Amino acid sequence: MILELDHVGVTFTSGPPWRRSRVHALREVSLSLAEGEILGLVGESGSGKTTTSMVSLGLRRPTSGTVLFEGRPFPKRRTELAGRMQAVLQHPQWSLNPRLRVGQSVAEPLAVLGGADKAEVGERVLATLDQVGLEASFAQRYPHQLSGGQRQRVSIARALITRPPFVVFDEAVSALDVSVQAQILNLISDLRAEFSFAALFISHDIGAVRYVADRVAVMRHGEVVETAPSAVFFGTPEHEYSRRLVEAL
Ligand SMILES: Nc1ncnc2c1ncn2[C@@H]1O[C@H](COP(=O)(O)OP(=O)(O)OP(=O)(O)O)[C@@H](O)[C@H]1O
Repeated sequence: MILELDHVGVTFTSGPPWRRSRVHALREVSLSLAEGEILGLVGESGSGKTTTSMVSLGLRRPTSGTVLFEGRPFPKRRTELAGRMQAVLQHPQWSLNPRLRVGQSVAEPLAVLGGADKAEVGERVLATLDQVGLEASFAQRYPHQLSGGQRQRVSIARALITRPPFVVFDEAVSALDVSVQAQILNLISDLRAEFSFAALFISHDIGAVRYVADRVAVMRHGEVVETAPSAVFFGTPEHEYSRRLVEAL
């Protein structure tokens, strides 16, 4: 297993001690992700999808339960994970520095990893841009010179340049026009076939999840209410809430 969440709970506490409020963002969430598998995570706003992704990336420590990445707890030093997990977010501008040329942004994760000389890095950048359908000249451009779809292709190139075994796509197509969404979903499917990374594909759009995921997990109020292979889920969802989601599709 690439990732295992076992009875994970996350509680946020806010306010002063005399008026403490607690939000149980996750309750007893158990999920596992096999090598090369795409798990679609669906659920309405506030159901706990992003918190699940943060916990899965080791960016938030659970209040209870355990998380194993590649069979081990997260290392104390994050640098040990460099290049092994990446995230593609809803708005590419969240991961792309507007002052850096595309080529520099895409190269960055490789630079963090170290070990490659400048020429190698340059080659890898162009090869990766090509894999996401962008020609070499894009390396010289700035994010503001690109369309939304092109920017998301750049984010994907940046995420994949180190060949991570695990990628989180958090609402990665939600901000795009419908026709562009289809192109990016196709791209994600093709790239997974080529590089066989495992992914957590988070979306409130169950249609998008159907398109790319091997398995689906449905979240509601911080809990996973159903997990099933896509073929089973979209045929005969078990949980009442899942049935409503699928019927709405
Ligand atoms: N940093 C935080 N402090 C307090 N509460 C939080 C924090 N982050 C999330 N929450 C709460 O935890 C719950 C789950 O939020 P989360 O962002 O994981 O849901 P989500 O399914 O990703 O929703 P969305 O699609 O709107 O992003 C929500 O009730 C949210 O308000």
